[in-house]
Amino acid sequence: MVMAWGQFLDHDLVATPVSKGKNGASIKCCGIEEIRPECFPIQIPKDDPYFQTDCLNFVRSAETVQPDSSPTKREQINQVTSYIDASVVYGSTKDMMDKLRLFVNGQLKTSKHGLFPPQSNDTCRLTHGNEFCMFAGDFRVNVVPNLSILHLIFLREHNRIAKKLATFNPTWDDEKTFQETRKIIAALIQQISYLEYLTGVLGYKTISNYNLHIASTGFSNVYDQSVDPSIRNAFAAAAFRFGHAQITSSVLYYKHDHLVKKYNVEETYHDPHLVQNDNGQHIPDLGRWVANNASIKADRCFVSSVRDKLFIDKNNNSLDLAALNIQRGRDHGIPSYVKWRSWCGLSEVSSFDSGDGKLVDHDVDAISKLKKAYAHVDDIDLYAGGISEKHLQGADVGPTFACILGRQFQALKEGDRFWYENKFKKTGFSSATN
Ligand code: HEM
Ligand SMILES: [Ca+2]
Repeated sequence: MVMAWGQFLDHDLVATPVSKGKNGASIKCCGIEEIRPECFPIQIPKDDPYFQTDCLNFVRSAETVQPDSSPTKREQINQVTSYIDASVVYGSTKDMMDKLRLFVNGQLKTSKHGLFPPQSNDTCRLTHGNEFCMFAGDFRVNVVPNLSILHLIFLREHNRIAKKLATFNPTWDDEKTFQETRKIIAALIQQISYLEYLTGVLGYKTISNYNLHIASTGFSNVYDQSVDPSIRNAFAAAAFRFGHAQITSSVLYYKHDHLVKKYNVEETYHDPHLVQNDNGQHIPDLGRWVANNASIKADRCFVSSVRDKLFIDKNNNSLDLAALNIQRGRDHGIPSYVKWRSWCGLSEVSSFDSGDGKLVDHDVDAISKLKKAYAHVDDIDLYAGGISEKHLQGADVGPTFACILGRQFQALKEGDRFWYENKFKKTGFSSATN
């Protein structure tokens, strides 16, 4: 569940678009004669244990356009709301939200068997007749079954709560019922994220260092209008991708008769089949798996399903997620691991394994691997240095990622006027609901 929640939460916070070709076409960066400026392909070494080609496709993130077209440093775009506001459920624009709403009794649209509404069939990978690409508040809903299931739980939870509210409040119109339900759903996602997810990921010490506590009852006016709640580049391009190392290699149906059916993650990419199979009858089986599945340790090892076979196609073309993460950091110009340590107030690093400035948060094995990959400690990419740190006590990350994550989640809480614990008459909850 920890991995699944991390991905769901990540999609509420950030979506960085990549550059596109003519009419929005995807850009190919391998096997082309002239390298395009949007391309930054990864060279694969000859002795790679899996890939037999020499080029891994990589398209640079789209850059912002300055209003006066003046040359400036390249910046990237976030196309969703950075606030934890359930944009995964409702979209990030009114236009999108209107497409998802039924406009009756505060309900969201569903399709037969309580499934998602459909969207254009070229937005996912259909392998079985009568199935359709699913439509939700975030366009990545079809990527993997654990993510689709969390989307579906909140879609159904919205409709369940809206139905109850409409019954208790017969004078409310569709708009009032919808908005009140939406407020509850966003609050649930905020509360689960801080109370259950972050406490496990960051450990109690970091929770307390960055004021990420959640009180079990009552209000807490944490809002500070001087805090910028937007997503930091190093958070999205590196630190919050620690969850990629928690991905397991299988997707399971845990049936109520205790039988287990197993699929490889790579069979499920972008394919809605496991959700829609037998008219959605196996949704509880997937839910039981997501709820019970222990994520694996977020260390420097990644399962082959994402390291070798990410988004594998019929021609066996695939990607390597760990390599994409490192390259994305370089694409965005993220400063190196040692620079982030000093930003976090951690001990300075000037050598791999000797003297006062040695790597103190890595074990011997990780140090020897970093030494092999980098000529100097100053060259260590943030992702590589951060993911291979020893974890803080009771946490799933080491001190550098804990600091970047801690500061970001503090800004997301303190910079949010709609944070659910705030006691603001117009936007907050009443004492009875808090
Ligand atoms: C099976 C599960 C997952 C798959 C297949 C997956 C796949 C991907 C892919 C392909 C990217 C874009 C890589 C690039 O080109 O830069 C990405 C980005 C990202 N992922 Fe995951 N991911 C998964 C789970 C997670 C989890 C568990 C977390 C966090 C706990 C996470 C956090 C992120 C973040 C923060 C980004 C950057 C988003 C952006 O800036 O648009 N992902 N993921
Ligand atoms: Ca959001």
